[in-house]
Amino acid sequence: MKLLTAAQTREADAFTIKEEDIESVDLMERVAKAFAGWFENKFQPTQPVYIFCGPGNNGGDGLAIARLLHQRQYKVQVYIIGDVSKASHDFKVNLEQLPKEIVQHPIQAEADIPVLPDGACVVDALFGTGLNRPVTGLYGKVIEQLNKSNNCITSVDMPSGLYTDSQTPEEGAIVQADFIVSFEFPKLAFLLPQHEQYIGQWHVVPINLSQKFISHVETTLHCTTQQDVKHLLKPRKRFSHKGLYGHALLLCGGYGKMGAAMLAAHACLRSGVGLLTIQAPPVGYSVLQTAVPEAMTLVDKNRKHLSELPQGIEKYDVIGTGPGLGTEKVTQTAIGQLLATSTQPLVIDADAINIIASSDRLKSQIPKHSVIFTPHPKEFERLVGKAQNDYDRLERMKEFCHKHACYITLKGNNTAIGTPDGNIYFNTTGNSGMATGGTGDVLTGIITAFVAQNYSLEEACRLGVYVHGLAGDLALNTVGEISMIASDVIDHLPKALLSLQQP
Ligand SMILES: NC(=O)C1=CN([C@@H]2O[C@H](COP(=O)(O)OP(=O)(O)OC[C@H]3O[C@@H](n4cnc5c(N)ncnc54)[C@H](O)[C@@H]3O)[C@@H](O)[C@H]2O)[C@@H](O)CC1
Ligand SMILES: Nc1ncnc2c1ncn2[C@@H]1O[C@H](COP(=O)(O)OP(=O)(O)O)[C@@H](O)[C@H]1O
Ligand SMILES: [K+]
Repeated sequence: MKLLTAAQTREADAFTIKEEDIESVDLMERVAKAFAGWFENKFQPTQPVYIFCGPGNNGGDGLAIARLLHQRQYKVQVYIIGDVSKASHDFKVNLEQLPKEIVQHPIQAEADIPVLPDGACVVDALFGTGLNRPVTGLYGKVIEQLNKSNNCITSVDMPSGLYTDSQTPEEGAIVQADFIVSFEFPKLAFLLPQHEQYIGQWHVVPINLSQKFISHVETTLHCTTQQDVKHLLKPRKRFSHKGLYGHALLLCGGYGKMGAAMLAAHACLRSGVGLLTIQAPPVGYSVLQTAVPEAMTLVDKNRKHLSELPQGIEKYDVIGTGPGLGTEKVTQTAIGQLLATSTQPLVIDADAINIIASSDRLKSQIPKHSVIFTPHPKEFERLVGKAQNDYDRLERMKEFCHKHACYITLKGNNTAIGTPDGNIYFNTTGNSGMATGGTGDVLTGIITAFVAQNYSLEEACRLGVYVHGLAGDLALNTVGEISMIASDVIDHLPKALLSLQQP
């Protein structure tokens, strides 16, 4: 699914209005209906509803929502902030249509800001995508009061005060929304970790914007949904054999960290690889042979750490490395050789990232169009550099992916995948139960398996990250967030893949 900027959203609205030959206020009515439909499913008419409206079309939405909720038996009060005479055209039309039974309160001074009764639902319709400066003054005071109250806040389209697709200046007040109901598309701002306190649960409701516009509009930002990945998954052929699903090599594990190799190996096998070989130091030999009987094991000459590449390395279709490696000198040398000589795609995680990050020479040797890095935020910072904020971090990711013609999956909630051609795909699966040691090793194994099966590097990243998160989400039902461990994610990979294969 595409993610549109605020400007593109305006274009989509305008295009739809023209294409359907309707008035902008008709589209506002659709927005309000879509919101009211969501609201009715969430809140009882017994709960009083306080709607706070700003002077633009977001406020106009608020007024239309007030009318629709009133018709559906909710007890609605409307608070209008700002100069109504300067309000948008569609705001004024909806103000005229507001039933007399709905109490209207102008807020012209701080003293007019109401104290909200317990249990009241707040609808925040102060500002949406038209915000063009930080919110201060009386609007800022209203937002501060709403945030201080313990009432549940549902924002229309955006938490008011938050910029849609750029850094919000520090002085601006921002609504801390429990719920956000956004129209047709999510917004970039919802997906960034730095906005956690403003973004509760977000929901996207359709308003039938022009499909023609949506399919033609150009964007580098995307959100990966189930629909997007479902069609990527390739069925296995009836007369197929293991040779068709790739031979992966994992260079993982070291003294005290053989578990990382096991997790990556199990995940790789459960994700459909044809053949798997693991090279590990002798300390890991028996444990791997016992714990992962499906995999072949090669032994490094160094007793504790990776120090060499195996003979005949060309025969592997993909190499996954990093989990459990450590950063010993001998391992640094081996990773250097890998970058300099490999002819197949590489999936590079954990300590292998740390090794490359610490050497400009190694960075300059990253082979083009054949590497996927899977850093967590700290590893990302080592590799790409420190960023000022999440927007800056995405820009740096784009630059790095472009410069080295590589892929990066920046892990976290809504893992962001950067590609050499400047696209960013945000993931929509996964949960905080996965914030536990070893889940990243599982991801390395999954992505390695998809590359082995001849998915493009971009597909392997998107599919791998999605399936990994989906397995974590399915594990929630059996083990919950607190007890979840990396092995639970592996245990739920079969169900995750099966669910994607369902029509
Ligand atoms: N045709 C329509 O009427 C539609 C309306 N929609 C709604 O309209 C919203 C966008 O509407 P607008 O473009 O009118 O923008 P907003 O309602 O978000 O705000 C714009 C107004 O606020 C003022 N403003 C901006 N920043 C301010 C600040 N910091 N302090 C004080 N005033 C400030 C602007 O001068 C302008 O008057 C969307 O978020 C959505 O809620 C859309 O959902 C779809 C179609
Ligand atoms: N709060 C969260 N929401 C969604 N996914 C998460 C969350 N926390 C962690 N994850 C996922 O779990 C994995 C953790 O990887 P990583 O930090 O490398 O772990 P490790 O190094 O212990 O294997 C990543 O894929 C990340 O996206
Ligand atoms: K809003």
